Amino acid sequence: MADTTAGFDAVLFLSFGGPDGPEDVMPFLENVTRGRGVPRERLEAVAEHYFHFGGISPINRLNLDMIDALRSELEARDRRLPVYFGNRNWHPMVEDTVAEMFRDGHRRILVFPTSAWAGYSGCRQYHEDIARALDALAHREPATATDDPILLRKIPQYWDADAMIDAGADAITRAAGAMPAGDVPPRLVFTAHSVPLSADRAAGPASDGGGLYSRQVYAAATAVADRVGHTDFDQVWQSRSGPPQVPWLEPDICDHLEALAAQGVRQVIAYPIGFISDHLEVVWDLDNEAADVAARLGIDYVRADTVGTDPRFIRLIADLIERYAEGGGDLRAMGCGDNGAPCRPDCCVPVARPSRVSGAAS
Ligand SMILES: CC1=C(CCC(=O)O)c2cc3nc(cc4[nH]c(cc5[nH]c(cc1n2)c(C)c5CCC(=O)O)c(CCC(=O)O)c4C)C(CCC(=O)O)=C3C
Ligand SMILES: [Fe+2]
Repeated sequence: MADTTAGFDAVLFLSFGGPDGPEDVMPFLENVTRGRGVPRERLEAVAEHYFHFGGISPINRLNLDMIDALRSELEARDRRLPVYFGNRNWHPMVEDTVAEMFRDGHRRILVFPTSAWAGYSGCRQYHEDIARALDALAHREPATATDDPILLRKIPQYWDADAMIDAGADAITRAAGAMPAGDVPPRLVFTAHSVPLSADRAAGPASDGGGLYSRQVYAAATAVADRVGHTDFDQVWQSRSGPPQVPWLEPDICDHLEALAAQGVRQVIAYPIGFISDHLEVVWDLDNEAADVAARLGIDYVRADTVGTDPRFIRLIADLIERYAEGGGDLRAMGCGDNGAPCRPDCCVPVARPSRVSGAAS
């Protein structure tokens, strides 16, 4: 059994990954969608989004910037924990990073995931990444089994942290400042990545019918809206994929803009609450697609900043690391787990039809 009181000696910043050039785009997309039944046409369409930006996803640069800021923050706090970077779908791959950490002598590793949420894509899949990296390590370094055992502990979901709510509220206030003056306050629209309904239903307490991801997103949106004094807001979803006959969380942001225009709404602030940085889903799906739809409908549209740009977010990451680094923190907290073990039963472990959900989000 892992010693839960021992201090941690390194941090793994674990993210999604993205292509660094045009030749990376298709292999990256194949990694993302391996075994998931995403239609070829969807892959080709998404590849075009990446090609629009020279085949380079902004996500790697943004993560490296966040890691730089985090290193400075830890340094300022006199926490001498090295921060390593690894991804699920592109280089540096998590398997390589964990092997490097092992070779550097690290055996107690805290994992910070760049998703704040529950659910298969937002939480459980990060546990799978950790398990896969450990599996690869056991093959590359057979001594791991007998040696000083390695421990990777994933920090739990942080969507409800004050820093997330405050940073979101301020981003919306800045967006409102950039909006031309109107007769009525702009409509507030929160957006997050859609997931298949079956995947959403399969995470969270069975007594609540699952839906932990969508309920967290809605609760976070409510808290942010409250902070900016809006009693009214809309929760929408974006970037759906998968075959059209499979139901996903709705409404889609672009369909919703049409509905708002039909109701006479003239101004919209879109806040991407589901993402921590301005990666491709934000700069393409929101800043191009949704912005074009809004322009066609004659709606003034401002997309609010993600939390990645806010120093409070970096301090939050450092706070979480400090809390868990000395063996503190609540190990029963949602999404927390060691060495890729599944979350506790009412977190992201499938609660219904496990055979359909495990390993496939669509
Ligand atoms: C909930 C959620 C988050 C938020 C939590 C988190 O942040 O982890 C998220 C983040 C991201 N999704 C990203 C990119 C993609 N997601 C895809 C596909 C999918 N996402 C899904 C869900 C989520 N995704 C799902 C259910 C699929 C269907 C296939 C599958 O189950 O895997 C595909 C395949 C093509 C397509 O189907 O669109 C791509 C390229 C990038 C990187 C962007 C960049 O390069 O800057 C990021 C941060
Ligand atoms: Fe979880």
